[in-house]
Amino acid sequence: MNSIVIIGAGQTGRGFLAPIIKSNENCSLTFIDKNKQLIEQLNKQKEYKIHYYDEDKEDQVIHNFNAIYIEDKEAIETIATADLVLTAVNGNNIIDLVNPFQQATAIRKKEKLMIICCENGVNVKQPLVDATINAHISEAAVFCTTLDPQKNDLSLDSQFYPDLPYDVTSLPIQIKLQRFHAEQNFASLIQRKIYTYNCLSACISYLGAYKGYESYADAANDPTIDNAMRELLKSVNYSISKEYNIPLPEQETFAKYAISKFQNKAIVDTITRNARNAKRKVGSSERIMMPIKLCLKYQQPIHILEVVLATAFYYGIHIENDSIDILVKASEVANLNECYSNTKEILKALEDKTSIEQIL
Ligand SMILES: NC(=O)c1ccc[n+]([C@@H]2O[C@H](COP(=O)([O-])OP(=O)(O)OC[C@H]3O[C@@H](n4cnc5c(N)ncnc54)[C@H](O)[C@@H]3O)[C@@H](O)[C@H]2O)c1
Ligand SMILES: O=P(O)(O)OC[C@@H](O)[C@@H](O)[C@H](O)[C@H](O)CO
Repeated sequence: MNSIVIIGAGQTGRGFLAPIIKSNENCSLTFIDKNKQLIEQLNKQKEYKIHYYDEDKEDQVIHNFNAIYIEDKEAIETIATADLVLTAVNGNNIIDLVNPFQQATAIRKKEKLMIICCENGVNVKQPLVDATINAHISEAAVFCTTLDPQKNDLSLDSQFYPDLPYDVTSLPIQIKLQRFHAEQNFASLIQRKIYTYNCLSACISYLGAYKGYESYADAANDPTIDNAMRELLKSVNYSISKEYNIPLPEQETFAKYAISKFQNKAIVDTITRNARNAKRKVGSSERIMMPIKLCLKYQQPIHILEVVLATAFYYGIHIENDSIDILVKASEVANLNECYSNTKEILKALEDKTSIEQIL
């Protein structure tokens, strides 16, 4: 396995996936992206630096790669001859890869292509599966936070996260690459990840945005938000442990890692990055609605999750200019009578500028 393509040369593609590929000898690495300027800069600079938050991990320079603009013919040819393609484009953009993958697989002469979608979300590969792309299509879970410090030199700041757990059951063979971790029960892992890590991230970012924070770690350390997260976790941890048959202490430890990472002030993350695309995040199989449904199933309180949902609606309306109808439709919360009326009440209180402390 030596010809690896990463589609999406953003924070995760460049800062988390590329070093994993580079930890393997004899692998060639090609970035493909729709951002032409980014591709030009990668080709011009020929290298970039990753700074790790972890003090004992030295900065790493990534070099010796190709970079191709997705609209270039060469992009299709490169995908067609790749041994493995990883995506890190954001789950809602996977649909845009249907066309390039169709073109590439149509001219491919080797055995079926293997694709691993490295995106946040449950069933993110579905648009490719629905389009019957002639490839083995799998998914991976990204636990690593990687951020662009906006220095305009392609450098990134990142956690050091050792491995990439991927769904081995969707592939014909195990990936024989360092730091690729074959997961037999990927569905359970990614669901727990999205409903724990990303649920907490939604709590921090939407409550934080309403309270006027810009710094994600500052919001995560706000006493009211800290309490809200811990209260939310009592219901969510219990429900997840029941649903996925995981011992409660194991799930609690999993969630504690998330809180301690999000409260780490050395990781300079923003509310904007975490809150972006509220319409996707309030989706019915996403980080707020699924925990609500699980808590209802296991008869756990959902008040904090309703507040998170209402603040996410508020963010969608006021920051991203979405209409409430579109947000409610995406969430399908109208199917949950009591939760829907509670959320509407909370949203009204938010519109009246009531404080989060009063609402909670
Ligand atoms: N950054 C993180 O800390 C982090 C952590 C966990 C998971 N993730 C997940 O990783 C994925 C990527 O996130 P990111 O933070 O790197 O985003 P990003 O915005 O930094 O990078 C995405 C890149 O994909 C490119 N892209 C988008 N659509 C494309 C298309 N159709 N064809 C080619 N290129 C396309 C964009 O131009 C951009 O360069 C997301 O699914 C995100 O949820 C990110
Ligand atoms: O990447 P998104 O937009 O799906 O979600 C934003 C954050 O929740 C997410 O990037 C987390 O920080 C990451 O998944 C680490 O848990």
